Amino acid sequence: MMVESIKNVAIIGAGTMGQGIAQVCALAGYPVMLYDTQPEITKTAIANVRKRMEAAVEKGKLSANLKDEALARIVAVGDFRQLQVDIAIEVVVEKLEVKQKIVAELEKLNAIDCILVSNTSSFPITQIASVMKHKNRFAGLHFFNPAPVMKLVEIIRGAATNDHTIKVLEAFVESLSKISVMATDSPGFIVNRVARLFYAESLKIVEDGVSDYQTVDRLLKETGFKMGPFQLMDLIGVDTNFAVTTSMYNAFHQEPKFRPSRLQQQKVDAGQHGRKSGKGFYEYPQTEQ
Ligand SMILES: NC(=O)c1ccc[n+]([C@@H]2O[C@H](COP(=O)([O-])OP(=O)(O)OC[C@H]3O[C@@H](n4cnc5c(N)ncnc54)[C@H](O)[C@@H]3O)[C@@H](O)[C@H]2O)c1
Repeated sequence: MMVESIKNVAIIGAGTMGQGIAQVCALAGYPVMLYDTQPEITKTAIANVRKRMEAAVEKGKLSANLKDEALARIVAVGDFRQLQVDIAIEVVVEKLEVKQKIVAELEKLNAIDCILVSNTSSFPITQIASVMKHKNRFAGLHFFNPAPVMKLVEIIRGAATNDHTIKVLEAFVESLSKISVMATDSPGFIVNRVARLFYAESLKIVEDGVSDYQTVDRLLKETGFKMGPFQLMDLIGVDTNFAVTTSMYNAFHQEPKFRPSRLQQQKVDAGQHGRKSGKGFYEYPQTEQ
């Protein structure tokens, strides 16, 4: 059931996660405004959502009617000033100053009761909110990739977040047919803190010449993981994964276990960002992106 106080949703950033979250919200019945600084990305995002929903219809997992209704709820917005809503979800690149700028602008644009959240993977929620006037209506709402598939959502309470905001977010997550877990405001929260070591040690194994990445992926899949670490980095976005590791390394005062990998840095510099760029550790024909 939809949350009564939420009549509409704005999603800022239409990349890997923004488009998935837009799909989830639209399917739950919420009108969604989707915004990105690059309008062609918003267009591609909506086309991707359409493709995914059509595939679900073909598999008998979604009715054609529900697909059409959900797609009609997602509107591409080219003007930031139009983003006046009940809940705004920031899903842009993992850069603190970019997130803070957006949050501050959203606050100016919206009514006092608009809830603002960030899908950040690593930055402290309290730090993002430090630029806000009314910090109590800000929290972390951390979806996992792919958002339409993954059930878990971490809700992160900043030092200033109030009970009302948390309550609304819990109900909102439930209305999206997801399961929320409360996390305290610590770098990487719960899942990313654990997952960092999965990526770091796998990258180190390859850097040390112990094995190649294909073998590491194959072995870990054989032992029960759904995806190998390199396949997962390609799905997440090698650039995003690297930014999250760097942010956590700094947040934990250069804790060696979180040290970013040179191999991953090289991939980022080469523009090999994974599925979204057509090549990461593996290659992806256009249709699979
Ligand atoms: N990729 C994942 O698996 C994953 C999972 C959970 C959380 N996250 C988090 O979600 C956020 C987005 O990650 P992503 O993987 O979707 O990144 P992405 O690179 O796929 O997309 C980011 C989008 O933000 C847009 N953007 C940049 N600056 C902007 C601005 N000022 N205003 C509006 N749009 C802007 C870019 O054009 C791009 O389309 C990050 O904070 C990341 O840590 C990512």
